[in-house]
Amino acid sequence: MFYKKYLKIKEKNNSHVCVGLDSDYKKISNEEKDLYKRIYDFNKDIVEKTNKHVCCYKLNSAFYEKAGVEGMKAMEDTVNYIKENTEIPIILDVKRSDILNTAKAYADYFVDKLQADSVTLNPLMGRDSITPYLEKKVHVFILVLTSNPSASDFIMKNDLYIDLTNFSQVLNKEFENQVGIVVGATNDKFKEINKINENMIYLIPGIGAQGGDLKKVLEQVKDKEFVINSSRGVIFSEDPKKSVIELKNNINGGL
Ligand SMILES: O=C(O)c1cc(=O)[nH]c(=O)n1[C@@H]1O[C@H](COP(=O)(O)O)[C@@H](O)[C@H]1O
Repeated sequence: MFYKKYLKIKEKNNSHVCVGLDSDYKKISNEEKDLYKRIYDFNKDIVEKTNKHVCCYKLNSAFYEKAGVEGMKAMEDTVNYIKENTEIPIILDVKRSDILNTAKAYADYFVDKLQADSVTLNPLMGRDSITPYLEKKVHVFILVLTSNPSASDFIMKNDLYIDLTNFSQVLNKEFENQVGIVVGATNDKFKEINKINENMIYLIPGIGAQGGDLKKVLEQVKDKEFVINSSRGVIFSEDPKKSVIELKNNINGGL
């Protein structure tokens, strides 16, 4: 479902932008004391301002979990709000895989209850930590090459990112286009990954605050399907709508 929704809204909004609703309540400047309302109203405002210019929203659960029960409720209601008021697909950025039985429990929540269109997953535990999601017919984004400096500890060593791309590609064939891959904007390995990646969509975080070079990334991915995520650079900017339009135009201008 994610992929179809993405293709449709990408055309309609002419956009490759994924806005990251990393809504850290400590950075939200409204004076609302009720944490739930503070986060939910902030998100609603961002969605109202940006929904004509994005192709997906990504909610990183860390920023909701840190606010406890009220944060989780704000995450659930934000998902519902986006679903009820827009056609924009939602990625839940949870990076959670586990032994089969536990992965099933996570999938019960993120897919059955929250109705995510896609979920980010860490592939370290292998196939049976991912398939409970795929069997529920949900799309997943598998971490292949992360944007953080410490990606050099494992992922960049012994070309692990190549193995992870192959692993994802095999799953994508088996589960008919339910798999995408996360590759950070801060690396220069897209060309190598492109050789293996037949038709998986890229989720590309790491521009803006993390220093990824948009122009360089675009040169390497323009022949693939891709979404570029920006979180802090949009939601905590002075004018989120202006920031999204600027990013959308910069991307489209670089293609
Ligand atoms: O899976 C992700 O989305 C992700 C993978 C990665 O390698 N690097 C990365 O930054 N992310 C997420 O993308 C978002 C980036 O946020 P900003 O740096 O504020 O744009 C955060 O939610 C990160 O957790």
